[in-house]
Amino acid sequence: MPSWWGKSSSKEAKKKGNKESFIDTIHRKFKSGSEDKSNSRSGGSQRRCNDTVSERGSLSRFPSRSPSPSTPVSRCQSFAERPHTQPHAQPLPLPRAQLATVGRTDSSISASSKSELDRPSKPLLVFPLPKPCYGMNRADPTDVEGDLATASISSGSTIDSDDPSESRPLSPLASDYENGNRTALNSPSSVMHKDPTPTLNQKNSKEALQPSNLLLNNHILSTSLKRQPSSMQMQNLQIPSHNAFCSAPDSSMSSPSRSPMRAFGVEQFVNSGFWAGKAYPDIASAHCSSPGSGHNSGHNSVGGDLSGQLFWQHNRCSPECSPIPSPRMISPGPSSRIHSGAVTPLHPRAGGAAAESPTSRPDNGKQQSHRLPLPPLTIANTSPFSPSYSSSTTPTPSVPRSPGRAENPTSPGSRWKKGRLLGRGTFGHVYLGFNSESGEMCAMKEVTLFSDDAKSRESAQQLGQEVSLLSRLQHPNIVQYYGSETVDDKLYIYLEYVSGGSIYKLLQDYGNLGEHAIRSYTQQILSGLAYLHAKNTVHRDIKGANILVDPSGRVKLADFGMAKHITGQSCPLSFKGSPYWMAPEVIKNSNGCNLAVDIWSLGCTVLEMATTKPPWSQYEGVAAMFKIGNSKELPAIPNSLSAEGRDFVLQCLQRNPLHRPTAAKLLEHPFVKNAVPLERPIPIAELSEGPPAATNSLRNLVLNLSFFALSDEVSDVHTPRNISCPVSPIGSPLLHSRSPQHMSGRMSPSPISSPHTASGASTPLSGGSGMLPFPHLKQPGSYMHEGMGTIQRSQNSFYTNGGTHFHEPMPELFRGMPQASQAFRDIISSDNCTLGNQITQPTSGEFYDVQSVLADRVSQQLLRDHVKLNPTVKFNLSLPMLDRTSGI
Ligand SMILES: Nc1ncnc2c1ncn2[C@@H]1O[C@H](COP(=O)(O)OP(=O)(O)OP(=O)(O)O)[C@@H](O)[C@H]1O
Repeated sequence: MPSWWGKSSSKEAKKKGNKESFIDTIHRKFKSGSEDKSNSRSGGSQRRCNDTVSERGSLSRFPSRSPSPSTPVSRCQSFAERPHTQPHAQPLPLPRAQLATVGRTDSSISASSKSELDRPSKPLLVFPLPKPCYGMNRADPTDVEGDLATASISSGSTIDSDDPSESRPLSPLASDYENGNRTALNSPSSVMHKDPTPTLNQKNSKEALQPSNLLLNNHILSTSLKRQPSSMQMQNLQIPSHNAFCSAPDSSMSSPSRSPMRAFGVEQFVNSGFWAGKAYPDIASAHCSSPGSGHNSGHNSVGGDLSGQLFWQHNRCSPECSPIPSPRMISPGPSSRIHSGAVTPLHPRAGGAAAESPTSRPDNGKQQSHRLPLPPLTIANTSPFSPSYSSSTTPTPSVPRSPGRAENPTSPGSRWKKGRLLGRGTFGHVYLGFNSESGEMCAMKEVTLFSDDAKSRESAQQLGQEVSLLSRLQHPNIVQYYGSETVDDKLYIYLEYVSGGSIYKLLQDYGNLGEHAIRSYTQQILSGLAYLHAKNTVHRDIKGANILVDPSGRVKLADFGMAKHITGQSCPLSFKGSPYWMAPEVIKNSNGCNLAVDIWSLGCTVLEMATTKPPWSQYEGVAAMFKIGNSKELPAIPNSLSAEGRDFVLQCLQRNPLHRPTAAKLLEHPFVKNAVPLERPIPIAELSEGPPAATNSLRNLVLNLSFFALSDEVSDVHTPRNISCPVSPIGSPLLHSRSPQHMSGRMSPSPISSPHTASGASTPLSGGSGMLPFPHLKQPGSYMHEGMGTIQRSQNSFYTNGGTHFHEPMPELFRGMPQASQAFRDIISSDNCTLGNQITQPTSGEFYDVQSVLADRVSQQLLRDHVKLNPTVKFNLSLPMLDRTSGI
C-alpha cells in the first residue's frame, strides 16, 4: 500500500471532517458546473466516454501499444518514499459498485502500483479507450455521467489489473517510439496499453462489459453513481467523482494520453482514471519519453495532464534515463488532458496514423483525398512559416502564386518532411519538420481529425482555440506559431522548433538548475506571462514540462491547450492544470478565474527548477491536492535558493490570489530583476539593413541599432535578446529567407501589434504570428499576411467577430471535415477566442525574436553580402557577432 495512502488512512479519521469539506467543495464544484464549456476539453472526455462504447468494436480491432510490463511501478508511493523497486501494493478492497468510487480509485492506484512483472500473464481489464477529454461544450448534463462512467470502468480495469494474469503484452507499435520516448518498461501503464476490447474479458469487468452496463459510460454506471454519490466519494476521498481527470486512452499512436498531468474541466475530471481509479492508459506513453532527448512525450508531453502528475513518480527511469529520477518515465499519467478523437488509437484511422513512421513525410497520402485549397497568395509555399501552410485561405486566382506553389498546389506542407518524434501531446504527436530545400526546421504537431467522427468537433474546437490564441501571440518567450493546414484527415500545426526540450526534461536529464539559470528562466517566463496576461489570457498550465528552452537558454512558454482568454467578469475556474502546480483556488474553485493562477504555478515551477520536483511531490495526487487546496502549509523551499529566490516563491505561493503580485510586478522583484539577461549578439548585417515594410518603431529600432553598430564599425553593439533582435527583418537569416511575411515583402512585428491585426485582421490559422517579411520576395498585390500587419484584401477576405477579423476561408482548414470545420468556426467565432480587443501595441520586449538557431550560420554570409552592397562600410568579418552587453 502506498505510503501516502497509509498515511492518509491513519489520519483519515482525524481529517475526515476536513476532507469531506474539501471534497464536498470540489464535488460541488464539478457538479455545479465548469467554466465555459467552449473552452473545456471536458466535452471531449465526455464524448470520449460516450464513444468508447460505440467504438469498442473498432478498438478491439486495433492493437494498442502497451509498454513493457516488465517494470513494476507503484503509483501510490510518494515521491520521496518510493523506492526504485516498487513494493507490491496491497490492493484495496473493491467496492461493490463499479463506479468511480473512492474504493475504485484506491484500487486502481494499488493496482497500478503493482508490479507489472508480478502480473505478467493475467490480462488486465482494459477499457476501451476513452474519448478525448477535451471538448468544448457539454450540452448534455449527462455528460458528466458519461465521463464518470468511463472512469468507473477504468477503475474497474484497474482493479482487474491487480491480477497479474491480466497483463497483456505490449503491442508492437509500442516500439516505434523514437528517442526512447516510449519506455515500455516502466510503465504501470502497461495496463493502459492493453487492447481494450479483448481485455475486457475479465471477471470483474464482465458485468461492466455487459451491453447494458457498457452503455455504461453515460448511463448505467453513471446512474449508479448517482444513486450512491457522495458517501462513497467522501469516504474514499474521491474528489473527482465528478471530476476531471481524463482517462487517457493509451495508444501509442495517439496518445493523447501522454499527458497525465493535467486536470481538465469538471467533465474531464470525471474521466480521470486517477480519480476513478482507472488504470492509467497513458502512462506508458507518458513515461516513455527519452530523457535525453529533451523531447519528450513523457512527463511533458504526457504532460499536461493532471493524471500524470497526480502521482509524482520518480526513479523509474529507463536505462536511458539520467540518473536523476525521471517522473516522466514513470509518470502515471492516466489521462491526457485532451483525448482527441483524432488521436485516439482506437479509431480505425488512428491506427494508420500511429503506425506512421516518424521519419516519413507528414503524410504520404497528403494529396490523396482532400485537396487543400491554394492559398490566395504567393507566400511561402516553401516555408512552413508561410500562411500557405494554413489551408484556411481560399484560392485567389487573381493573386499570383509562387512557382513552387503551382508545382505543388495541393499541399504547401508537403515540402516539409516529417522527421523524428519530438514528443507526444494530448492531441497527437509532435514531429520535427524539415524542409530539405530551405534547410529550415519546425515543430509539426500532427493531429488526426476524423471527419466521420463526432469527436472531430471537439478536437477542432479545442485546436481552434489553441491555434487562435497562439496565432495572436508573438513574444520572444512564447513559442511561435507559424501556421497550420489540414491534409486529409490530419491537421498540422507548425510551430517554432525549440530544440532544447522542456525545463522538465532538462531537470530530468541534468538535475536541478543553479540559481543563475533559475533567475534567468524565471525572468523569461515572467516576461511571457506578463505579455500573456496583458492580453487577459491565462495559460493555466505553467510548469516545467510546458516551458521549452532553446540552445541559447531562451525560454519559451508552450502548450496553450489550457490557455483561456478571460473575456468577462465571470470566469469560473475549471479544474484545469496539473495538480502539483495547481493553485489552491483552482482546486477549491473558490474564486473566479484569474491570472493569478499562473503566478502560483510559476512559484511551483521555480521550486521545480530548484529541486527537480514540484512542491508537494512527496504526496500522491489526491493527497497533494488536498494539501494544496485545503491546508495552510507552504511547501518546503530549498536552502539552495537565495533569500531573494525564497521571497519570490513565497510571493507567488500566497494562497489568496489577490495577494499574489502580477507578472508585471514580479518582473521588478530582485530575484528576476537582477537576473543575468540572456543575450544574443546581433550580427552586424542585421543592423545594417532595414525591413522594407517595418513599422516605424521597428525601423527606428533597427536603424538605431544599426547606427550604433556601424558607427563603431566593428561594433560591439550588444543588445539584450529580449529587445530587438527579432524584429529586424533581417534580424534572422532564417526568417530572412523563409518567413511568409518576408515573402510578402511586408513586415510587421506582430500580428498583434500591427495595425491591421489590431483592427482585427487576423487569421488564427494562417500563421498570424511570428513571421517576418521576406524582402526579397516582394510581390505586387501580394498576399499580406495579417500576422505581419498585412491583410489579404482580395475576395471574401474576412469575417469579423468581436472586433477580430478572420479570413473567411480559415475554416477550410477542416475542409472535408464538416463537423470539425464548424467546430472550428464556432470556437474561432466565440468571444473566448477573440483577442482582437485586447491587442496592444507591442513594446520592444514583445518583438518577435527570430529564430537564432540558424542565424549564426548565415550571419557570415549576410555580412559578406552587406559588405558587397556597402563597400564604404568596413567590417571586421572576424566579428560576425556583436559582443554581449549584458551585465554579467
Ligand atoms: N515547438 C516545439 N519544439 C520542440 N519540441 C516541441 C515543440 N512543441 C512540442 N514539442 C514536444 O512535443 C511534446 C508535446 O507537445 P505539446 O505539449 O505541445 O502537445 P500537447 O498536445 O499540447 O501536450 P499536452 O498533453 O501537454 O497538452 C512536448 O512535450 C515537447 O517535447
